[in-house]
Amino acid sequence: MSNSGASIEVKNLRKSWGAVEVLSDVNFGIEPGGFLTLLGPSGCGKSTLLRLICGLDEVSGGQILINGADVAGKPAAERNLGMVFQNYALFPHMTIEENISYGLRIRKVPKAEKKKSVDRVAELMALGNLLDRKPGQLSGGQQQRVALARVLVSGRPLVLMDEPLSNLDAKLRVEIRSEIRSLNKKLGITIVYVTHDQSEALSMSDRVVLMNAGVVAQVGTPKELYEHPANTFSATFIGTPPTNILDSLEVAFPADLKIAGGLKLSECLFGIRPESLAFPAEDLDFKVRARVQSIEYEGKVFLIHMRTDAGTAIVVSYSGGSVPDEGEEITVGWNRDATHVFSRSDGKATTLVY
Ligand SMILES: Nc1ncnc2c1ncn2[C@@H]1O[C@H](COP(=O)(O)OP(=O)(O)OP(=O)(O)O)[C@@H](O)[C@H]1O
Repeated sequence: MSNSGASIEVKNLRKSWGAVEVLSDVNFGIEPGGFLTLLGPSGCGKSTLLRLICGLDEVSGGQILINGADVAGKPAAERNLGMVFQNYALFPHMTIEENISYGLRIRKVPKAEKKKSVDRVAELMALGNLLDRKPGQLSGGQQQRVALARVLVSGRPLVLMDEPLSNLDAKLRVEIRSEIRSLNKKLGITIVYVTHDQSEALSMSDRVVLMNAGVVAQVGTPKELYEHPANTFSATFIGTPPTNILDSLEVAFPADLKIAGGLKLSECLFGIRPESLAFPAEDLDFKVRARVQSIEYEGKVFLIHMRTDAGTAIVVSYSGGSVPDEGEEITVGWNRDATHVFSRSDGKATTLVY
């Protein structure tokens, strides 16, 4: 099994299908052994990007550097990487042990070494007592574990995964994602992982590439994406419930407020996480009037869905004692340090000047 991952760097990558450009000027990179996630809504180009990296489709422009060497023109077989797809295809007539060791057998790895590798990964993935069974005798989650074990044992320094957990139930998804993460760290393999599930991306990744309509919206650590969204797309895609976006024109804000970069206050939007909104709002810097539409009980908090006088929908994550009534109008507020500021014209983040 590999103990050293490959670095990967994607530079100015483009992909068109006929006249339609589905990826435009994509740039990102990850160090050896890192876990990088391609995250974004359906159709944003994640799978296309993964297929370009593994060599299933040809790039229209740009570079894909694996350990510093451009592989963009090379066939898939020469890229030395492994892939796991959503629909894991195990060989039904082979035992689990034979399935896992398939790649090693093809590469004629000596028997003793093969057994050592299979035993190690089987132990790591809790498959040790299933090695003699056939795939048909395993649950879906166990089968997916075998598919992951097969690619992880293959010794490839780079493994690409396209929504590998999407066929599993919620509990298994959470279990297996922590197994993948710990294998990534234990084996040192570099992983590029595709998902549209932000909680999966935030919990597993060293770096996240957030995509929107074929363009990279933001690249950063999960914390950077959450705490410093680069634009309104990032602010509203990351976080559950998403960041509230309010137009500055409908908000009461401190008279001394200034925006960096010459943007006028009348030209900006404010982004506030639901957990940063509060009431009563007397002592808070920013305020907006809103009417309660509905209230959801979430266990630790209430999600209070409201609509401002100007008609904007907002959500307050509320953990206080007495909950307002549906239909009641109240003033909610927040403080300066919880305020994200974006330009109304292009959605890009800017900062408040204190
Ligand atoms: N072979 C193709 N020919 C033409 N257009 C394609 C082809 N493959 C993908 N596309 C288009 O490229 C865009 C990106 O598709 P892609 O499958 O990469 O998105 P995705 O982010 O992986 O979506 P999902 O999460 O739904 O799988 C889509 O608009 C899709 O219709």
